[in-house]
Amino acid sequence: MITLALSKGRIFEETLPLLAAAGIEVLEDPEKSRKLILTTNQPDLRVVLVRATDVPTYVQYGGADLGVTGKDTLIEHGAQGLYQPLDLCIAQCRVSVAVRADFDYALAVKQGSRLKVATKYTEIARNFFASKGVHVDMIKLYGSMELAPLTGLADAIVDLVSTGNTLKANHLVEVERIMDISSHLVVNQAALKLKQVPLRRLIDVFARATQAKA
Ligand SMILES: Nc1ncnc2c1ncn2[C@@H]1O[C@H](COP(=O)(O)OP(=O)(O)OP(=O)(O)O)[C@@H](O)[C@H]1O
Ligand SMILES: O=P(O)(O)OC[C@H]1O[C@H](OP(=O)(O)OP(=O)(O)O)[C@H](O)[C@@H]1O
Repeated sequence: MITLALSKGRIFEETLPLLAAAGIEVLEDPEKSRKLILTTNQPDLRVVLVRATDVPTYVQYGGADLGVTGKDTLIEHGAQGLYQPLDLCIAQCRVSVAVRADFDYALAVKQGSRLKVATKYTEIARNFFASKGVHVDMIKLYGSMELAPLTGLADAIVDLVSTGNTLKANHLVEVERIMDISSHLVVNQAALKLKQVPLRRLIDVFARATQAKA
């Protein structure tokens, strides 16, 4: 049995067509059922539904043989024990710095001010500001980052941006793009040795579907 870890929402939705291109179908709809283990039309493949931030942990410790996870999550988690064979080019967005429209970010950086930065992505943010030589006080949040500059909790946020609609709706402006993000296939290295044939076959399925989309 091969276990594929996916998270509900955009990763699940955007992974389905890649599997469908090889005739693989998930037989249950996570939006209609509370089940966390989903069967597929392949007797030797099942899907487990986990929190997006837990996908690397499941794969690292063998709770799943492989999974689909954002590069952002992968960087924050660290890649120990994970083989990353493919960029699936799905769930594309970027990690950016955003501030209130009335906050002069360029001046604060130029003056060497200490910045209060709220983010879920502390690893990415720490590395980015260190590379710029900007001193920061990091405030770890788990969601609704946009609220932090609006309430005075932080000067800036580091968050994912796609259309920019969330920033706009909250009167924030993007002042730096840190990196582009997409979702990657991650595979447990031990599983790859023990279940080489079926796992390589599945990696090929993803590779072909990704190439076909490009
Ligand atoms: N607006 C977006 N557009 C495109 N891709 C996105 C967007 N937001 C997030 N992503 C990508 O999709 C991945 C999963 O995001 P999702 O919103 O499903 O989970 P999450 O809420 O970030 O995670 P968790 O529930 O574990 O806190 C992110 O890690 C990122 O790579
Ligand atoms: O630039 P946009 O297209 O507006 O997308 C950016 C938003 O998308 C993500 O949130 P998501 O929609 O995943 O909500 P969640 O973090 O609450 O899951 C991210 O945290 C931003 O808030």
